[in-house]
Amino acid sequence: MGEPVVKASDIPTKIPPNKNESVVKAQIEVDGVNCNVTCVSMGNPHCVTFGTTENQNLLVDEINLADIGPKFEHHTLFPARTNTEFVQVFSRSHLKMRVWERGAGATLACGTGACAAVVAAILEGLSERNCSVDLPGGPLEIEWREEDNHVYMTGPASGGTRRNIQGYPKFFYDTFI
Ligand SMILES: N[C@@H](CCC[C@H](N)C(=O)O)C(=O)O
Repeated sequence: MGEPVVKASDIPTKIPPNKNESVVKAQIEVDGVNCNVTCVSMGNPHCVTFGTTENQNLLVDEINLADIGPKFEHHTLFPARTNTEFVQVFSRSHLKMRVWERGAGATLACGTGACAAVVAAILEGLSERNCSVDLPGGPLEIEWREEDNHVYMTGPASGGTRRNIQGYPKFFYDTFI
């Protein structure tokens, strides 16, 4: 997945940097709730939250993604909008995540999101550099390697929904879609 970008202005986010030039466990208000967030770009912007000031440990199954997701995505602190990962910590090597993707909504999996979640967990001191991430679509193994600063993702690939695209000939559809 390459190297994560943590410089706030490059992500981009307008949240004031609180650790060198990056945003790590910063407090922002979303829909009247004070959320702790860490921001990471994996080539696309991600806002990762592990909890609020009142409840430091999210129970991700209890989150109403369709309600809160758009409020993060369109928050004025994210000038290019943002993907948002809601993450529950089971241990220093095991996370569970649900994602609200910019422009797509709740999805079953997001590779860059899982990578951003692990980078954020490491920056917050919550996990080791090798970590399993459970997503609704299945688990991913993520490593943020110290030697080259790259993030590596390992996991299964499987087909999703097949949709017929009107106007494309059958050969094109069978071959490329
Ligand atoms: N919604 C993302 C782009 C999609 C990321 C992709 N699904 C992944 O698996 O990483 C964005 O707006 O950047």
